[in-house]
Amino acid sequence: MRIRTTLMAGCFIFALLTALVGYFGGRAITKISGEFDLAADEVLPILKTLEDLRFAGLRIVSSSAEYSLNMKQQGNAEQRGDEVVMVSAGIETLEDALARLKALSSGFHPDERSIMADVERTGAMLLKTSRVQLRMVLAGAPDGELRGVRKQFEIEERAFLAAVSQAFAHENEELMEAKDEVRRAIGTAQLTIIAASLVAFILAIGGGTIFAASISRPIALLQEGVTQVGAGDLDTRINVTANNEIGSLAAAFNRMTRDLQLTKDETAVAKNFLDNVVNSMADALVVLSTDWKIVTVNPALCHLLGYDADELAGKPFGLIVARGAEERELLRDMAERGHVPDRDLIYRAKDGNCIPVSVSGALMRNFAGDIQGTVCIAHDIRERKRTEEEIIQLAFYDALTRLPNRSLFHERLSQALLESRQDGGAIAIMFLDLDRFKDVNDTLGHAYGDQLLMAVAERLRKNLKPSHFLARLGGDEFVFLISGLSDKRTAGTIAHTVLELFASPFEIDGKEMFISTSVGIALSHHDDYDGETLLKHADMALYAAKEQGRNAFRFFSAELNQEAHERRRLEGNLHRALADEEFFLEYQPQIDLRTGRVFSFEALLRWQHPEDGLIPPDCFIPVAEEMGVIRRLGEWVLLAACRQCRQWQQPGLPPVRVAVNVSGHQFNQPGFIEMVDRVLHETGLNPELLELELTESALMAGEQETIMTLIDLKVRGIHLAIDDFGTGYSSLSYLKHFPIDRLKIDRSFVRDIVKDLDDRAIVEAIIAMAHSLGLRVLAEGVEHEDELELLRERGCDEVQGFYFARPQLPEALGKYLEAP
Ligand SMILES: Nc1nc2c(ncn2[C@@H]2O[C@H](COP(=O)(O)O[C@H]3[C@@H](O)[C@H](n4cnc5c(=O)[nH]c(N)nc54)O[C@@H]3COP(=O)(O)O)[C@@H](O)[C@H]2O)c(=O)[nH]1
Repeated sequence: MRIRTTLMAGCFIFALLTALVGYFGGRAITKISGEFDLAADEVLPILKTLEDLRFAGLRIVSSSAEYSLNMKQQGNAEQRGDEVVMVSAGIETLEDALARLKALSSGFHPDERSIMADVERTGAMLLKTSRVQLRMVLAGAPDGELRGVRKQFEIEERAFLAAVSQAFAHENEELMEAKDEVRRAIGTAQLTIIAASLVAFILAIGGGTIFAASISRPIALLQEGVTQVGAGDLDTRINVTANNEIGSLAAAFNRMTRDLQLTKDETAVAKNFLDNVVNSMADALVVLSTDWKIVTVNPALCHLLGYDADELAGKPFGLIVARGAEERELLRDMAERGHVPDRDLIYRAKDGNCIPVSVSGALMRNFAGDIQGTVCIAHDIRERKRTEEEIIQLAFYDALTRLPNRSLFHERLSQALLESRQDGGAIAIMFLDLDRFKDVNDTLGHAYGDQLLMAVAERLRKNLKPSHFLARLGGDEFVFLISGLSDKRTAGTIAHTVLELFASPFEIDGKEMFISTSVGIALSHHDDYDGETLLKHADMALYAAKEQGRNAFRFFSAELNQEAHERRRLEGNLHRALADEEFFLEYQPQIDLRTGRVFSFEALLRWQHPEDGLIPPDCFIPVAEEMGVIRRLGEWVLLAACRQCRQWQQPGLPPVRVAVNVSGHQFNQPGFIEMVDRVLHETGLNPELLELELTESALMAGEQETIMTLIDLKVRGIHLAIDDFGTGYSSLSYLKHFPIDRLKIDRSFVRDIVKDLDDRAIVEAIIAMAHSLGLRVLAEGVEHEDELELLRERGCDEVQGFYFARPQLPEALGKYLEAP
């Protein structure tokens, strides 16, 4: 039962008991009152009436006695008159009292009735006698008569008073009884009230005690339970089954402790989970106090830095951070923003090693929002840093030589130009290009070429001054950026030093290798050019140095600029020239020394410029090669030459061939064979009447593909010749791999063959070796008879040169086509 209900029930019972006490008390009082009323309403009126009767009787007696006495003593009449009035009044009172007694007679008890009847009867007799006596007095009756009446009156008087006295005695007795009755009623009432009060008291005390006990015990249990829970014992349960608020409270308490236990269990599970995560996570975790001291760390951090957790606890965070400034910045940002995501930092390991990490930190707050500390999670980024280094290396450094590459060079150049504009100093760009490096590559292979480049880079790097920045732009191109130059001569001195660095041989694969370089220099004073322009100027100067004969340096100048301008103009004109048919061919006869007959004509390209006149092929073919126009131009030459050769073929005359120069750029282009097929098909020329002249360098570009292309041409019946032989590497060993027919000895050897014994020896060697390989030998540039004779003596098979004929238009060649 609920406490409120219990309390109300208790109050009700208490009220009931009180009411009972009141009821019984009331009943007792009612009874007392009844007894009292009995005395008051029954006995007292009777007593009063009896009193009045006695008084009236006595009054009548005393007045009549006075009257008689007056009469006897002859008293005055006035006094007797008073006595008569008195008697009259007494009679009236007696009558009245008797009447009232009669009125009361209905309430008389049986034992009372006879007594009262005596009183009435004696009173009536006294009244009658008194009236007789009064009438006789008033009538002046004689004394004798009066005496007789008087006697009767006295008898009756005594009888009346006796009856009244008896009645008095009776009524007094009645009154005493009533009094006793009241006393008894009061005693009973007192006992009843005491008893009821006692019962109420006992019930109230007992009920209150039981009720108090029913409340205080569970409350004590609750109090004890709360104390136990406060001490952390969440298994505490209170065994209170009362069906009231305390029972509900106990049940709620038990639910609460169970829920708390569950929550505690869940928290323990969560903590365990968190501990596992923290302990097994790969990232290094450190928890810091509000004053940035290390509170705890995870195993990954210990593993990363080589500390035991105990060694770090309580130590400042700065112990494991390599750079104090970075640490302060991190902590400041953390304090200001509450968190710091992915901040690169350097941790210091116990052995002093620096470990790059990416740190994410966050302040830890309690539910009230107060800062409790900081947690920092660090990810080891050594691998990332290595990758970044590699990316930087790849992006800004040349993979082969490890020198800065073109991108980094441009960045440094822009920076240097900016600084030079600010401080007024000059900078120089020194562009290096190895001389004939392509030939090294072509003859000795790219792997060898790479080693040479590495050796060159190493030598240049070793001799680098702090103000020099060296980069490899690609291929065999290197560039120096020199800052803070005082004057042009200094740049010249540096360039000279660089050239001297190439004076001693490079050792590749245990063998010595000589190579020179050419250098182009462009200077910038704070006023002029941007980086691109400077580099272009240096390139032009380099080009000029190469033109000059290599192993030299040249400064950029206005003249060079003019030349470059001319070159650009040429480039522009080349496109147009092909469309406007400004090209034409001349043919130079080739003579078989054994027969003395012209067996072939070499087609030589000419450009008739509308303004500049005749431009020699040496001037525009390299430009056409660089521009890529050579492909179209070469196809045009082949088509025109084949078409011409087709026309030369006359029935009855021996067939005559045409020799066409093929640029290496053109030969190594995909689709070359198809182009030749197309031309032969279009012109209808017998492939055996076509000879293609290729330079050594063109054949060296891609050995295997070259051989395949040569075989493809050869199987068609096309003749193949190596042009300008002796100017390249002249490696006769590779010739045996190529299906070639003819070697053309460069005219530079022929020119001095008479005077220069070396050249003569070279020519002899070429002829002998070519013959040993089954090749025919043609000597170019024969201008004089003694040259011809010498060549003939040395066994040269064929010749070509001004001695016989200059290159001519086809119309002028008729005589060479006639029958002998
Ligand atoms: N890829 C192509 N190259 C071509 C083509 N046409 C010509 N060329 C090459 O241009 C170079 C210069 O040629 P050119 O100015 O025509 O000179 C040729 C002859 O005129 C010259 N020659 C011939 N005999 C003599 C001589 O007795 N003395 C002398 N000083 N010069 C002489 O030699 C050039 C022919 O040389 P070569 O080709 O090596 O036989 C030149 O390298 C041409 O190859 C073309 O269409 N495509």
